[in-house]
Amino acid sequence: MCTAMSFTVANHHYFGRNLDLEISYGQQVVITPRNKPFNFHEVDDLNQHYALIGVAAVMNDYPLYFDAANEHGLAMGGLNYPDNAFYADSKAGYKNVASFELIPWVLGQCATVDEAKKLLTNVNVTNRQFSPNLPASPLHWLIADQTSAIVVESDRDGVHVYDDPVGVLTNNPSFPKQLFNLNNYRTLSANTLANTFSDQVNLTDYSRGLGTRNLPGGMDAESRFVRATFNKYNANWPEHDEIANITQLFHVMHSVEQQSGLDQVATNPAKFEYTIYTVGYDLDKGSLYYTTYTNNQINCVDMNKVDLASQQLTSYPFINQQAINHVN
Ligand SMILES: C[C@H](CCC(=O)NCCS(=O)(=O)O)[C@H]1CC[C@H]2[C@@H]3CC[C@@H]4C[C@H](O)CC[C@]4(C)[C@H]3C[C@H](O)[C@]12C
Repeated sequence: MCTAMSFTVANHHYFGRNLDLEISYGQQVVITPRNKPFNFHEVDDLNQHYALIGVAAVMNDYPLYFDAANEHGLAMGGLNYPDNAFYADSKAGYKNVASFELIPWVLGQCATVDEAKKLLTNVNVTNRQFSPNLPASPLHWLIADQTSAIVVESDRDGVHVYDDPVGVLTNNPSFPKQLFNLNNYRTLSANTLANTFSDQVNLTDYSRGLGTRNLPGGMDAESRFVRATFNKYNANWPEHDEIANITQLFHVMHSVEQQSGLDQVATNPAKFEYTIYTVGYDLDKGSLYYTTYTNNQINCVDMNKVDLASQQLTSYPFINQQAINHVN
């Protein structure tokens, strides 16, 4: 499972993502500069494109991005969408893009969500495998810029591009159901509420936080969708203090983190899914902040510190070592 969301705080724009999994694909923070060609199987290659920063597994010098942002502040993340994702064979008259090509194809050439929407018309997400031992993963995608967000789902009945008014995505069920499910929580509140139960029953406000009493706490995707959305909209944002904003972003992302041991993997009962990494992209500056499960320290990689006109990928292994500040 995974959670992704976009944040707008005054004039600052961020995109957060948790990767919840039980294994590693050897992912790193990877910067793709503008002149490193993206070769696609069926749509036109991008020999020059916008520069990307994100988390990717690099295979044969090809960055298989899990999530990324480009130099214009468009961000995109692929999240698990098992049983529902359906990728078709190539179809004549469509833009045939393999699922693993979608992130570089969109972020390489779109600066905004509106441009992405246009590019995605008539797209067919194909079932092509990257390599014989890397079958296509069942994913859906959140795409966000500084002002709006969309979700892309490729179902049995075709590709859907939905407006995402809350800028949040988790996993199953499909996005329209997740969004509708928020209605069930419309009485949640961060405030101290009056007794609406009955004026004939004396109920006391014995604890702070009773308005959030029914906020779902589960690891499951529906619970995380509600919790992430509620926390995103109710968190206090310092607005003009960037470090404080990044810190708050990590608090919200970690409120839907999976602690190791709480989410057993059905196909491998000895394994538990957990939040391997959390990333927060600053969409205005092109920097990527991250924590890992074993390292709570916030680390930052800035895309503008490498030569974005070059042709070579730059990769930074995750720093997984916990850094304890010993004060005596
Ligand atoms: C599994 C992850 C989602 C996290 C999640 O939700 N985990 C729940 C597991 S569970 O459902 O609960 O058991 C997703 C998110 C992004 C994916 C990579 C995207 C690039 C590339 C695409 C290729 O085509 C196949 C290999 C490839 C490296 C992908 C591997 C894997 O699929 C990644 C890591």
